[in-house]
Amino acid sequence: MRSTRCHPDGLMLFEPTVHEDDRGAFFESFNALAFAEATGTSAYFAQDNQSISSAGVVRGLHYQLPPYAQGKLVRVSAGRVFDVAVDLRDGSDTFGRWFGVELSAVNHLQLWIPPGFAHGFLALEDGSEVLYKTTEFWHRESERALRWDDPDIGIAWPAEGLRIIISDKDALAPGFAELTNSAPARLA
Ligand SMILES: Cc1cn([C@H]2C[C@H](O)[C@@H](COP(=O)(O)OP(=O)(O)O[C@H]3O[C@H](C)C(=O)[C@H](O)[C@H]3O)O2)c(=O)[nH]c1=O
Repeated sequence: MRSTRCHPDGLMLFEPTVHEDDRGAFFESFNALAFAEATGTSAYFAQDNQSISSAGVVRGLHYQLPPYAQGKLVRVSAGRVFDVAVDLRDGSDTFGRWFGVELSAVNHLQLWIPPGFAHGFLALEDGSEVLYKTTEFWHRESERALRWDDPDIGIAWPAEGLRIIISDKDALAPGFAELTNSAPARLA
């Protein structure tokens, strides 16, 4: 399992070693020791989540307020998505900065997103399956959303030629300016 630090600091990309033979392939999709050694954090996860999305679906940007803030380890088992994290950590020098990467069933890449980031993705193919571990349980009351296409964050979504499909909840999500103007100044 190779790991690469990303920016904003704290984000990390994992690439498993894929063992191929005449039957197909095998790889460790999660290893608690490798994860803990690479991230310096415990490998405790409360939930495994899975969503299936058609091409053009945007899920997010979502996060949970403390004490229910979730770290997420995200991978794709079918199709491909553009996965995005936005830094909303209290006191962060990169507050509001985003990072995006294509995760796919072909590249096997996994993105570690520590607590304090908003998370979302754009499905680039029909039937894209996203699997992710979360460090905290889902807590509906502390769930918050941020507009996926907010100009102040300026995520460069590779949406060319895709018809965007979002939930009613995400269609009503506040923008970054609205969010940061409301107390507290730091969101997660
Ligand atoms: C998150 C969650 C949702 N639900 C229920 C609530 C709804 O009845 C249904 C769909 O929920 P939602 O529309 O919030 O699903 P997504 O839009 O995929 O939300 C996720 O999108 C982005 C990408 C994330 O990182 C979050 O984990 C999560 O917010 O599943 C549960 O039962 N458990 C859960 O942990």
